Amino acid sequence: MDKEVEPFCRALPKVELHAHLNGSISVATMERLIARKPHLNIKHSMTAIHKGQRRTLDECFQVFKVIHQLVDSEEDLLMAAKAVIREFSEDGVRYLELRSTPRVETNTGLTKRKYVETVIEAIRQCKQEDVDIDVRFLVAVDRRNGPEVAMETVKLAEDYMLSSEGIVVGMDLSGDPMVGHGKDLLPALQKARNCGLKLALHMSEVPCQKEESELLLTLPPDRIGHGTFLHPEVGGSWSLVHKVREGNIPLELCLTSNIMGKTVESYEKHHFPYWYKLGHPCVLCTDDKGVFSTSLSQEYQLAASTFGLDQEALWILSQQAISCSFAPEAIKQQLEKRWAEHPLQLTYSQDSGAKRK
Ligand SMILES: CNc1ncnc2c1ncn2[C@@H]1O[C@H](COP(=O)(O)O)[C@@H](O)[C@H]1O
Ligand SMILES: [Zn+2]
Repeated sequence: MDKEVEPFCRALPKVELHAHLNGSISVATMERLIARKPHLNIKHSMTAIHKGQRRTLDECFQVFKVIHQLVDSEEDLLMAAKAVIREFSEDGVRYLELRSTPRVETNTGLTKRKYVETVIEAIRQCKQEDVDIDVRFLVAVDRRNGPEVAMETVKLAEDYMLSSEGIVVGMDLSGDPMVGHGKDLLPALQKARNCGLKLALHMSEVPCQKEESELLLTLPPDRIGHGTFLHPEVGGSWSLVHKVREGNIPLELCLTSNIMGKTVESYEKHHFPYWYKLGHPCVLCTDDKGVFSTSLSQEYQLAASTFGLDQEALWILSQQAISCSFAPEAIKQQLEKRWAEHPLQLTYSQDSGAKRK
C-alpha cells in the first residue's frame, strides 16, 4: 500500500455522518468505565471486536447490551460522549453527526429527557473547550421498541430540535434489523419529517428487507444507512436502485462494520464500488468505531487500498460528504472553505486549476 496514504487520510479533513454514540467508545474510555463498575465483572473483550475477528450481527447486538450496562448514568454518558467527540476531532473529523437512542435507567434515575440533554451538554462543553469539530445530534429510534416508543421519541426530538439551538437536526432509525417491521414505524417517521427533522434510516442492512425498504423510500429518507442489499445482484431490485438514484439519496457506507458483522463477505465484495461507479453520493462512515476497532481515517485508507482511490479521489469523497450532511447552509459554506484550504487543493489552484475545473 502507498506509504503516504495513512498520514494523508489522517490529515484529510473529514465528515462523519453515521456514528452511534455507545458503539463509538474507545478502548481507553471503556477502561475508565469498566473501572467505575468493577462489580459488573465486564472484560474489555466483551465490548469490542478486534481486528481480524468477525461476529454475526446478532452477536454485535449482545455487545451493545454490555456497553449499555457500563454507560447507565448521566456522568457516564457525559464522559463517554465528550471523549468520543474529542477522538473524532483528533482523527481529523471536522463535522460530526452523532446518533444515540435515549434510554431510561431506573437504577441511576436517568430519563430519556436527561439522556438527550446530557448528549447536548457534552456537545456544548466540547464547543466551549474549543475542540475543533462541529457536532450535531440525531435522536435514534430503536426499531425493536415498536411504534409507541417511536412516536414518543419523535416528540422528544421535536422538542429539542426547537430548543437546542440547532444541535438536534434529525432522527435515525436503527436497532436489530431482524426485529420489528418498518411499516409500523412509518407514522412516527412521517411525523418527524413533517415537523422538519431530517431522516437517516438504516435500510436493507440484511437481506429480505426489500418490502420494508420500498415502504421507507416513500417517506423518503434524507440519507440511507448501509443499503447493503438494495441492488438486484444481491437480492434487492431495480426499483429500489431506481428510487434511491432518482431521489439522489446519499448512502452512508461502513466498510469494516459490514465485514465484522458478516453482512458482507470481504472488503472487495463491498457495495461501495457499485454505487460509487454510478456517481451516486456515497459517504464513508465508521458506524461503531469502538465496537469495530476502527477510525474514519482507517475507513478512508481501506477504501483507497481496496478500490484503488488516489489522494484526489479521497479528497473529493470527503468534500462531497459536506453536502450530504444535515448542517445549516452557513456551516456547509464554512466547511467548504476549510476543505479548499487543504494542501492538495492549494497545489491544484497554484496549477491554475489544470487538474480540476
Ligand atoms: C452494526 N450495525 C447496526 N445496525 C443497526 N443498529 C445499530 C448498529 N450498530 C449500532 N446500532 C444501534 O446503536 C445502538 C448503540 O448506540 P446508542 O446506544 O444508540 O448510542 C445499538 O443498540 C443499536 O440500536
Ligand atoms: Zn448504524
